[in-house]
Amino acid sequence: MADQREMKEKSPWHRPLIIFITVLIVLAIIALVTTAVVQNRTLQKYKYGIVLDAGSSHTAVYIYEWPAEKENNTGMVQQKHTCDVKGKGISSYYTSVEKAGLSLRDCMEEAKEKIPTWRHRETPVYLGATAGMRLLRKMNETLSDQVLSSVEGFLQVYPFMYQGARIISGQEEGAYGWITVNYLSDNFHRALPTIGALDLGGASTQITFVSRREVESPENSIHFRLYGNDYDVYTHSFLCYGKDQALKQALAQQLKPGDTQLHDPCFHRGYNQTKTWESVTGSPCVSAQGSPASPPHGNFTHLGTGNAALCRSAVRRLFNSSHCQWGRCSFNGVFQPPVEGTFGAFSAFYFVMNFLNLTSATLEDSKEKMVQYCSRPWAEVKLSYPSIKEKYLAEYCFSGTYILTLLENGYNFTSGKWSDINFIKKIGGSDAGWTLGYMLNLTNMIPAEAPDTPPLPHAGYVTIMALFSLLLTALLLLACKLFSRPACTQSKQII
Ligand SMILES: Nc1ccn([C@@H]2O[C@H](COP(=O)(O)OP(=O)(O)OP(=O)(O)O)[C@@H](O)[C@H]2O)c(=O)n1
Ligand SMILES: [Ca+2]
Repeated sequence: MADQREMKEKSPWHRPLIIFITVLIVLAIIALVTTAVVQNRTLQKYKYGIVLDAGSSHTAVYIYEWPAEKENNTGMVQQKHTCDVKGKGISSYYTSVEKAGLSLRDCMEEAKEKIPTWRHRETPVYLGATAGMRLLRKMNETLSDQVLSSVEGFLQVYPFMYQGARIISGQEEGAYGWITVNYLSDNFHRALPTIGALDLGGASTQITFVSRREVESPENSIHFRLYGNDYDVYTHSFLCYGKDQALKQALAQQLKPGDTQLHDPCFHRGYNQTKTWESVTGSPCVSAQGSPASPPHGNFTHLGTGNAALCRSAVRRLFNSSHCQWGRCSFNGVFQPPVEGTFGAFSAFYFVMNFLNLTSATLEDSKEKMVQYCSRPWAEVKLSYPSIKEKYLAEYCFSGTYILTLLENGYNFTSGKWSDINFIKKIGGSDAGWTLGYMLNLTNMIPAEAPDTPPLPHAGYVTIMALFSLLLTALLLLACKLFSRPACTQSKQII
């Protein structure tokens, strides 16, 4: 009995202090492990999504990534990679439709390499076609269906989760572009004022912004509820007012039946190219506007005269302001409230204004610079920019004039509002365009109501981890000191 009592007294487990320290150590370990597990449950595990932007002039493949299980946290989706498909847009393959699908091969192979193999099966792939396919559908719906079947058949062979190939509407194109720029700017989540979106493609152009005024025409009005906030958005897409189709319209307007030469103020002096009538009048944007009666075939010589003022008058004629059934219109009888807030202007708005060095210029300076630029002889321009594709280079006088006219006379951006337009390509590493908004919408990644916040802000997480680590170290040191006392050692030896 006496021996047992002695052993009890000498056993460290019967000292309250030691029991207390042990309990604390166990609790600290549990706290550390739990915090780390909760916070880092899925850290560094990414999910992926692929969107193909089948535009009128070309197709681009976008790969997006986001941390798995953080899908509803704002700002999480980022562009991981883009690939430009070689050649023209899918609508140009209407004469040999099987090539439309095959044209996507290189970029889809690249997507297979960029996305970890184990994620392939759950990676959604969407293809959205825009104005080029809208025009082809207008001309011949069977052909546009065949082109879509061709790309569909091709994409289905890949190990990804195919989600469909379709022609998106102009309204969707505008709305998703607006969602993209505001998502990337974090405006939804922080309930900040939104920015408008201006997209200029080859065949259509979109304007989308939040207006405090009533949107009188239902087809231009969209309502969104995002992260617990309501947005009434105005949007319009002008088919045939992308810069390539606008150029065709401008050429058709200047060409008279039977002409074999066209003296064009929107091209540089010395520019001389033989073009087919068909290349102009074959477009539904031109035939619809009443093309010259004769001859639909044969050639004409396109000669530049390089005169910005005359070019501007020719371009202005593309915008019809003679009728408006609403309170106010942009052009061609389309309702538009006055532009409001700041805007992001991307795709060809950016390519052209960036080339012309006009991204931060005033409207007046921009007009003045266009006068100088258009008057430069073609031979000199070619020498100055040897690395730029000649097709692009030849068109910048027209394109710059077209952009200034569209923004000023079409949408009514006055001199005072000009600085509200930001010509942008990317926001935080991701391209501005409709594709991200399209994917966010189809994967339900922007919830109507604000999602729960993470268990801890990052700073809180780091502080708690550091404090518990310090406590644990101190306790271990203390325990070590207590256990290694001679009394402890002796009692252990007795046991
Ligand atoms: N570095 C570049 C790239 C493109 N472009 C031109 O910019 C225009 C629009 O390009 P993009 O936005 O890619 O149009 P798409 O998406 O193909 O057309 P849409 O949206 O109308 O279907 C085209 O005329 C293209 O030739 C340009 O001038 N400079
Ligand atoms: Ca486009």
